[in-house]
Amino acid sequence: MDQHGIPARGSRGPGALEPWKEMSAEELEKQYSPSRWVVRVEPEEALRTFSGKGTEATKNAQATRRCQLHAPYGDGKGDRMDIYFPDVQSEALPFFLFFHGGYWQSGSKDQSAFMVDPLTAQGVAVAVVDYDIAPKGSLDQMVDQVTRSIMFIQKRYPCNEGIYLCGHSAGAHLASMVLLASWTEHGVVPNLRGLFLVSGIYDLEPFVHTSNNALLLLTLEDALRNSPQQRLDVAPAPPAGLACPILVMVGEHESPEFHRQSWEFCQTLCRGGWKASFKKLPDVDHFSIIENLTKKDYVVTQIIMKTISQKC
Ligand SMILES: N[C@@H](CC(=O)c1ccccc1NC=O)C(=O)O
Repeated sequence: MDQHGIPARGSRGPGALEPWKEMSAEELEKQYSPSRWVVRVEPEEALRTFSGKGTEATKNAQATRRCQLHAPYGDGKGDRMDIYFPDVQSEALPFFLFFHGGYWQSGSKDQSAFMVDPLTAQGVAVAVVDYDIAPKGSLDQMVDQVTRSIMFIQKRYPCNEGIYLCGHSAGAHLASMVLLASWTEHGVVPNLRGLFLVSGIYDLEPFVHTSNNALLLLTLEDALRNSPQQRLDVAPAPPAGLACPILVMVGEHESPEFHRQSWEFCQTLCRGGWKASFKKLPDVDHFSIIENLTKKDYVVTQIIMKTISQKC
């Protein structure tokens, strides 16, 4: 380990498996191509449907909900979020922040407001956050943007009834990096009450060896610095009051590597003293798991609402 608490190359938690190191380049590529594990349609169609449904949900949310679009959470051009409000006029609301996926190089808030309708209908304010994807932004910059977006909500709504983070895929990675933030250094401690990590990737080392890294150009050092799976094993225990529930979820129809990433991350969180649990969602893949958040009766929507209403 070096002086910044960053583990040396190759160090992992106890019992960690690294099956990806035995894979051919072709197999590794497949494991880290979520669309190739969708069983209901062809990969291209899965991607097309996902962005279509996200765009439609966003248009619907903007047409039906009271909202503040492109709210600047910082001075950068890309520091923007859309905030959608429930009918009740109050600042003492629970806030649900969503970080989209797209391997840190695609996606935007404009196609990611999936959960706005069911959550705002039940009294939750939803912020869909943009960050500067590659090649404009580096991963370190994206982590900083996500951290600042949370500080912005806390400062603007100090009476909030809890801040809940949800990220999908690369967005789950960004949300999980927040667990390593030193909030006291930032001068504001957010009222974090829950994290919902959906189909995420938490150890970036295998990703570096796939074609997805062509735009991001992560070095091994960048990957280790930005791998909560490796850093949380050597990080101090969560500060009292910050040990909010963390739900790590993955779809049944995702690759073994995505299952392993979620399962091992959940174990690492538990070892580190966080209140984490793991859930494999039946009948869904990397994309339908998020598409289903448009529905009030989907099990994940219900888990989110239950967590928020319990305020635990
Ligand atoms: N090229 C990828 C696309 C992808 O990984 C993705 C697409 C949309 C939202 C999230 C994604 N993955 C992780 O952030 C694939 O093969 O599925």
